[in-house]
Amino acid sequence: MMNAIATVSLSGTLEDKLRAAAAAGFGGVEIFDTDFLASAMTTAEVKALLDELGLACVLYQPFRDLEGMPEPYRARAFTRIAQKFGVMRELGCDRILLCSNCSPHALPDRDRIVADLRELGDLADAHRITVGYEALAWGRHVNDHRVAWEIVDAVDHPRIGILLDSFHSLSRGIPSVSIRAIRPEKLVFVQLADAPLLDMGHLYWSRHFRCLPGQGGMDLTDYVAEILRLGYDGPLSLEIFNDRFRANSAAMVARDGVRSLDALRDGARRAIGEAPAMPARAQIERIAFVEVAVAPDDRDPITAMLQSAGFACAGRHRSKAVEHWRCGSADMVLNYEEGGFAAAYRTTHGTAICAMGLVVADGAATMARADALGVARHVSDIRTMPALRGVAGTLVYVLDVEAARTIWIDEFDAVDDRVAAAPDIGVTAFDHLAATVPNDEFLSWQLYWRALFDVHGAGAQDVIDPNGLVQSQAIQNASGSFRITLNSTDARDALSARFLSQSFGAGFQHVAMRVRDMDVAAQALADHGLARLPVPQNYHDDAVDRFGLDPAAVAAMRDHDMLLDEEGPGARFRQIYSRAFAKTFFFEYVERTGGYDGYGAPNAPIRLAAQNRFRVEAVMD
Ligand SMILES: O=C(O)c1ccc(O)c(O)c1
Ligand SMILES: [Mg+2]
Repeated sequence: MMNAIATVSLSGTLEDKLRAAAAAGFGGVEIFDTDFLASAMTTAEVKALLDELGLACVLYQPFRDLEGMPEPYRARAFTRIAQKFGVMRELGCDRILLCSNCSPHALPDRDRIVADLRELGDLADAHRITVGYEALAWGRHVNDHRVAWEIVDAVDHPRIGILLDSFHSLSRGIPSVSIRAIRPEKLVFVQLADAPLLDMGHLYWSRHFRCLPGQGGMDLTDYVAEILRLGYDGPLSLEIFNDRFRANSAAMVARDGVRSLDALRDGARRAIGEAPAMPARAQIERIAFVEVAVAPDDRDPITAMLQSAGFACAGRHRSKAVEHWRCGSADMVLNYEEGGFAAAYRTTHGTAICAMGLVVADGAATMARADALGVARHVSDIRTMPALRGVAGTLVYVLDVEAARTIWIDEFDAVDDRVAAAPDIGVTAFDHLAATVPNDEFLSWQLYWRALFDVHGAGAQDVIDPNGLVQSQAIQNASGSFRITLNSTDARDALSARFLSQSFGAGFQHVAMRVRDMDVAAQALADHGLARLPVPQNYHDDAVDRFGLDPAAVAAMRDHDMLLDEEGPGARFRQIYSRAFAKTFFFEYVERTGGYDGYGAPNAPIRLAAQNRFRVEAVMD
């Protein structure tokens, strides 16, 4: 079952697109009509390039507005498609996509549509070409694959079949089980695209917001499972109209495309009980630790910051300039080594979070799935802790439960620094880490997490920074024991964009820890002398009525620069932010009660505006 991609999904010239598809390992391409028309290559040159690259042209597409047309449009459409058949013969392509008619001239005459397609079948047969009829979600009279199937069934011509495109089906909420009605030999091609679940017109949604399976919100697994159940074994082909992809590196989109299809096929095969080709998506138990690469000059300030944040040194590495710091159940590693990965990371980015450790149910299976999906390994010198390359060159260490239990004992000499840690803040876990990524990698990192791990996208938000809009996407597991957010912006002056330019690339800049009781934590943090991010008076004045708070509760929030959000009765989120360390990372303390599942999005503009007020100092630093 071949992986294919439509040239419209990739940026550049037709030649760039074909080269990127081949380099990523696709076996076939759909040549998009406009890409071919706009190309200066002759048909023979395109064919020669396809052959050189070992690519098959598995579909020529689209052909528009043929069926149910009055004259003179009807005759023109038939003559024009015959010309396309000639081009296709030269390209070695024997399948064409016909979209359901969108023309204002199209007639709602079912018999006429059937008769036209039958006549088209005879014409196609003379060229040994098969036509796949696709119901566009915005087709004038045919906009549902169930209707397209009834028509194709009625046409009953060996050269006329149906083409399924997941976007058109799922954007209209058509149940995937309806695919079972299609006679298997009549399904001639399958196009796949995901999309975020937006409430907008189908045409605009399709042309700008499609994305790779695993980057949006549609149930592609169920869709492809129904297609496999039918016995379809033709190409699975990506057809992604996406504004970002048009501007992005074709190589990155093509590479992600293969990863996306391989992960999707794996999920669909599992859903129908077929033998999987790779281990299942890895179960993450929790974030084991966050590692910071520290420049020698930053040792004293970062030590002071960690102490004020409730951390205490718990161990020193037996052979390396590495320290283990702990705050309740949150572990951090400070890496001062002069060689190796952390040092290299620090040279580029300055003192920064360079890695995270994840506790997974099965470390070996996680690494095998990463290999199968083309996720690069990093050669780690810690035997019990293999590593994968992650967001912006940070590392993701993969720990078994056993490795997570023994690592601090096996590798570190304990330091008894409990006095420095008192009073206890009551940190029970890392709640989430937030990364900033370049705009063109925003979808790529979502796919990375969702293809490799058993996590899902939740809580997409547009967050208001004083200097521009920031898109934020949470990725979390079902239990909520693993959460990250990915943030990106086009706005050059937004905080996350300044972070990208100051630290030379993406990374994690925000570490949130969950506390047992925020009242206790707030007092303990005040006792430790945490430098908090100040919250303005206006916010608390409004919170009184917004949340129906009593004066004492608001006074406590004011005293501790605390923020509050509520999802429903009792489902509350309380937050305190620290100031940033050297403009590179900061801490957040959160308390979740009553099943609150979000990230305090309504408070993000308050936080960003507060951080922005320290910007003048940043320039003077
Ligand atoms: O947006 C379109 O016009 C268009 C063209 C061809 C397709 O296969 C499709 O799904 C959409
Ligand atoms: Mg399509």
